[in-house]
Amino acid sequence: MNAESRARLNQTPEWTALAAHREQLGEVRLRDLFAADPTRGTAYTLHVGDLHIDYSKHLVTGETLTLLRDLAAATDVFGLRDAMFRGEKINTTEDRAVLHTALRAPRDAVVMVDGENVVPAVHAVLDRMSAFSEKIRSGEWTGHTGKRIKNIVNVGIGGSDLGPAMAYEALRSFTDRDLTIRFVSNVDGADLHEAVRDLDAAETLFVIASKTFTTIETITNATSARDWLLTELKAGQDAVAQHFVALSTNAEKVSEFGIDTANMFEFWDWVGGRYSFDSAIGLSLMIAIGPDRFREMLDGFHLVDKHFRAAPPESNVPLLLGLLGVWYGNFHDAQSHAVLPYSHYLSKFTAYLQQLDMESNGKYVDRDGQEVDWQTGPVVWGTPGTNGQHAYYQLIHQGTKLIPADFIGFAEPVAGLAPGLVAQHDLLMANFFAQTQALAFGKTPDEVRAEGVPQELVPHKTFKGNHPTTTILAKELTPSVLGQLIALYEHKVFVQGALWNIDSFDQWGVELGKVLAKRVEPALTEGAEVPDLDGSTTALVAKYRDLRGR
Ligand SMILES: O=P(O)(O)OC[C@H]1O[C@H](O)[C@H](O)[C@@H](O)[C@@H]1O
Repeated sequence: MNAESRARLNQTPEWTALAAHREQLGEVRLRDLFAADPTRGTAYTLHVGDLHIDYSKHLVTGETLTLLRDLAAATDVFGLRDAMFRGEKINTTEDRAVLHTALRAPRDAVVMVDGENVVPAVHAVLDRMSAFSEKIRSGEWTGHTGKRIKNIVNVGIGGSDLGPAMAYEALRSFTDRDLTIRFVSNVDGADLHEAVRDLDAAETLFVIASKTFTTIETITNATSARDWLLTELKAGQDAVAQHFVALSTNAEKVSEFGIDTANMFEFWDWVGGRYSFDSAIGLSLMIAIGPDRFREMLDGFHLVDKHFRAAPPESNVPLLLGLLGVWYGNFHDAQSHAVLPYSHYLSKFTAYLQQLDMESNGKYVDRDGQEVDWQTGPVVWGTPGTNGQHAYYQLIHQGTKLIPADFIGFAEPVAGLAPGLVAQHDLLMANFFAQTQALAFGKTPDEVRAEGVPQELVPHKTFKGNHPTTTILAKELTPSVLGQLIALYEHKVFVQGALWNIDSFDQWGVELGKVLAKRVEPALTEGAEVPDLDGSTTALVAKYRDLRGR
């Protein structure tokens, strides 16, 4: 769509109507909204798959939601959604289709890209991954010396690390405890060092995950891993085949590196890096949880895909979550969004979402290359909630910033806990419910005074409340539920990018730093000429060389 055919977002009547509505609502109080509508706690809920979504504690009325949906209609969010599912090249700056949804399509589905149905190829790779995973899990695949593989080290970064690393943590209770699974991403040599120092090379498989197979951090770590392996095994290049597999779109680079393409699991350029962990990039996870559970996870993704595609606007959960983010970011000047899981197993979930959301929607120009004059993606942050309560929740409760937050919790503890630990689950969840209650309704000065608090402390002990939250509750954290959760956030991010008219599927903003690192690196070596850097960087490089005695 070009600039002429689409009005500037903030000049549309729908945007103006929302701005006027925001003025008119003023400082709407959640206490008042609940008092006015006793059914709000059940009426403002939606379901998708196993997920129960409560959005009653948001600073919205029925009219707000209608106006937000009008904005989504005016910006044709669903039109772009349909184009994505049809395989159109909606990633315009890279001229690519965006089809992570095809990765979890059932075997008999048809998804066309450039005149070809891609679903058979997706399932062919899944079948190869399954067969390979089973060989590792059963011990049929052995290392160069004939020993069974017991350790898997995934080497990748960004989308080739965060997804599988997060999902491995999330589904730890479903993993095969006999296998050690580690993730190496940082080019800091300490990462690989710590990952392999207690491993027997003869029992170790390296999974080199890189869509492009050119990412400097990954190729450097993979090269060091190969050196470590060959040194430890006192073996030659022929040992590589049993100890290295590649996950990539780039067969040429894989074979240049020395990995037999027979040991490569393929995916395609219509899978974005941050949308890739249900592709071959999930191999380490599949080895850990087994192919059946991996497929259950894909079915969970697919369930939410179908919902996003078919549910009407009033009950479409990704649409709702996307629009709530727009409401706060664009009409309340909220800068950030907290995601606070009440599950130890989701400890890496927010880090994963940071790439998904911030790399997708951290854009300052629209699809036509024009600078936007509205806010785009929020700063996404958070850690498991209970730990956060004793650290940064103070600022959410009593600070000066508006921080909308998602609370994610589960009715059941994971299987396998000792009875005493199972009993702790209610305490965890009591905190989960209490926090959103405290955030929404706070504590008035009168309530504080009624407790006999001296007047000078009353302001300190007052909670203004009115901090908006979404509660996402499910029975338990299963592979399917994890897939559902991730697809929900993927599509939420999609909704926002579509509405803001930005390309959520490129990431040009990561390139400049890579180019400059290449230029700076030679200057760090002893005796090297310092190239033409800016004043600050030249001084810092000189200081670095001085500290290192170069
Ligand atoms: O999978 P790779 O090609 O190695 O890319 C790894 C990551 O690096 C890039 O710089 C991008 O910012 C990410 O989107 C990507 O996931």
